[in-house]
Amino acid sequence: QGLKDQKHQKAPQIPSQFSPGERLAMKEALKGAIQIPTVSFSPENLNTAALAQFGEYIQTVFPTIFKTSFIQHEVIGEYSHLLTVRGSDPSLQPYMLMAHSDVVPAPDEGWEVPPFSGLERDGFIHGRGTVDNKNSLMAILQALELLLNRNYIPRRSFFIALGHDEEVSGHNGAQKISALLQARGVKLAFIVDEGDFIFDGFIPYLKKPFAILGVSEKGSINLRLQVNMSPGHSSAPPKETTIGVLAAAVSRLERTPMPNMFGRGPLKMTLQQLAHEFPFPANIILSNLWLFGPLVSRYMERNYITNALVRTTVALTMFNAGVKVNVIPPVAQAMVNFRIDPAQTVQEVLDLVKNIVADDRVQFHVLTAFDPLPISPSDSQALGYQLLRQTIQSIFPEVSTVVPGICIGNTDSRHYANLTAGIYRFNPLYVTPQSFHSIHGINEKISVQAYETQVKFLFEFIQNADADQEPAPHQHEL
Ligand SMILES: CC/C=C\C/C=C\C/C=C\C/C=C\C/C=C\C/C=C\CCC(=O)O
Ligand SMILES: N[C@@H](Cc1ccccc1)C(=O)O
Ligand SMILES: [Zn+2]
Ligand SMILES: [Zn+2]
Repeated sequence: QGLKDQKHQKAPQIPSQFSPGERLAMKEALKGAIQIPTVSFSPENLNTAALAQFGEYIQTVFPTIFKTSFIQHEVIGEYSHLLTVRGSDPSLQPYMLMAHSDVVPAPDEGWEVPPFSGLERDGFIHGRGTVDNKNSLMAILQALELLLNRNYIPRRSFFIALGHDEEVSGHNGAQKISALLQARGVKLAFIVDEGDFIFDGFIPYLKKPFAILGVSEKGSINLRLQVNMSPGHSSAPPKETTIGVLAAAVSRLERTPMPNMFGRGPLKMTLQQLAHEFPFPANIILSNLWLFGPLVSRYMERNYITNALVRTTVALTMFNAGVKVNVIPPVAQAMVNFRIDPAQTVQEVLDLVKNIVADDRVQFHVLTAFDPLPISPSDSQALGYQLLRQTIQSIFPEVSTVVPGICIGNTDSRHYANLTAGIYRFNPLYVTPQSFHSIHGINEKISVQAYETQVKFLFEFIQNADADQEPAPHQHEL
């Protein structure tokens, strides 16, 4: 359904049905992956022993992949993995599937079950990485392993790139893999990475779930603010201290939101394409943003997830000062994390920040920064987008709408922007407001059924990607 009737195009040939033994093995494989604490604390501090163990683990649980003659396995940056799956038709441009093996830290406090236990309870597998992002990593490999066991040979070549330092920038993993592929002259038809989801229960008026395919991701700045003053005795304090000056500066930043950029870019596409799903009068309002834009934009500002979709966000994340209770502190430092709206640039945001702080005693130091990512195509000719849409409609028939949108988090895929214009950030997984907060939070978990569905999704997606070219535009059934 949806594919042009061309000679080489075909629906998935191998049905995505798994035996009870395969289903048991796939959930056990995920649990084992969760139990390896591949934590990234900082770019200098990764659990390298766990990362090494993880590399061995995937080779043990997916033996067919690693002994297949048309698959090449390379270890990059010590702990990242690149698989090159050679298809039978070299005339088709290859694509790439991505995931990462590292996770953010998870102290035991607040969890229902220990975060690295991988315990199954009430149909859920619990633990850090079950949603971000060992689910994707294991599901990609699991789907390929099952396909190979059914003697599948792809027509279209593809890469699987598994980064090990995504949570701390991806400089040793994704960035090195990207450089290697560029040196080999590789160009990709498209990339699929983590990012957006199938959203359920995020919009009060919208009862039906909808899928967002992330066609862009926000930029980022990590900015250090610093104030220096001469130290002295606390019994005769100056009128202002480093702490007071810096606190006032960061407070101004927190209280002064960056401009609302509503009406531009991928968010406009999201709302326009989602409009018909809403009941009256929201459908009319969203179909006429030229008139109702200001209303919708103010509405979105009220909730802090949708607020992140309309503007550059400012998060005060670290604050340090003081050496002793009776010493006037010589230096105060704060770290601020900005996530830049696709309609702004690093430079524009820095200029705004300097105007808001408006105090020469505050020094700025940009630690890391990058602009928002270009917008990937989502038209009827966009192969990656259409293959994702087609596979979503097959695996999740109850999801009536698939729309392009922004990814508010950053992903490793940004390191590959030199290899393709088509980067799609999507996890074939439902999220609710509650499960959304478990990402980098507590009680991260995935249902066994949702994980099996993710494997099924990839099992079909890989086969769908063997199609020649662009699937036909989607006709919505009314
Ligand atoms: C009009 C649309 C209204 C509502 C949309 C619903 C929800 C909000 C949209 C986007 C938020 C979704 C996902 C981004 C959050 C994090 C995951 C992204 C990247 C993960 C990177 C990582 O930390 O490893
Ligand atoms: N992916 C993580 C970590 C990260 C942040 C910023 C840049 C690169 C990676 C995030 O979005 O928070
Ligand atoms: Zn993360
Ligand atoms: Zn992630």
